[in-house]
Amino acid sequence: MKIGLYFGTFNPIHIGHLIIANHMAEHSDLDQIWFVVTPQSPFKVKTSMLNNHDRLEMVYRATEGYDKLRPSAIEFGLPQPNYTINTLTYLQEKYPKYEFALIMGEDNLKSLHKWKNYELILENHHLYVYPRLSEGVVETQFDQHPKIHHVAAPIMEISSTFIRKSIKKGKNVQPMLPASVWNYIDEMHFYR
Ligand SMILES: Nc1ncnc2c1ncn2[C@@H]1O[C@H](COP(=O)(O)OP(=O)(O)OP(=O)(O)O)[C@@H](O)[C@H]1O
Ligand SMILES: O=C(O)c1ccc[n+]([C@@H]2O[C@H](COP(=O)([O-])O)[C@@H](O)[C@H]2O)c1
Repeated sequence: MKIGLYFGTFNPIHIGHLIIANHMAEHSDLDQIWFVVTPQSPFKVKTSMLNNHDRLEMVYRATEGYDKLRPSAIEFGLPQPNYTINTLTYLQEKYPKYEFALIMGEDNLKSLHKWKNYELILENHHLYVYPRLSEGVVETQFDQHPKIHHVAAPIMEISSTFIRKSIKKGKNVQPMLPASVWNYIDEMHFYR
């Protein structure tokens, strides 16, 4: 079984994430997509970060009803900040029969050379990259790389930051979120 790992803080998960994951599940050879909720991304400062449980709950609600999409709390028990290589090593030991691939936007590919042990990641795992508008360039070492696959998923320019800021200003953000996620945010008074 081929699992595509979609790492993120998901603070909150939004329809951009879901559309990408569903596209990968339906239009690539990946059998399942796991949304790995990251407690602490190595490059990200914690600003208005909800706790792990609440971010996972939103991913759980967003993926309910999608057979191929699953929430994953695997990084909750691993050391922080969460380096992807450590999580991959842990997962591969826990599920030796599964093949784990990474899903990432082109924005993340542009900084992949700064990730811990990125060469080792590429040695052992395939990367499925979807287009995303962003500054910077992809390093030439990643051009035509046999492990890097570009998938023509739709470009969805929505960000969790924009959603959080909009909620704070009292704007309506409902079209950008699955209804069950919006209901949770509203009930819990998050991001206000
Ligand atoms: N609209 C989008 N379309 C495609 N990929 C996205 C979109 N938003 C985020 N991503 C990607 O999804 C992964 C997880 O997203 P994450 O929650 O960490 O980021 P984000 O939505 O950009 O959040 P924030 O605005 O809080 O930085 C990251 O690799 C990010 O690049
Ligand atoms: O392993 C690393 O060195 C590394 C460095 C930066 C980011 N990552 C992973 O990439 C994911 C997306 O990163 P970010 O900062 O765009 O949210 C994040 O959740 C981490 O799992 C991993």
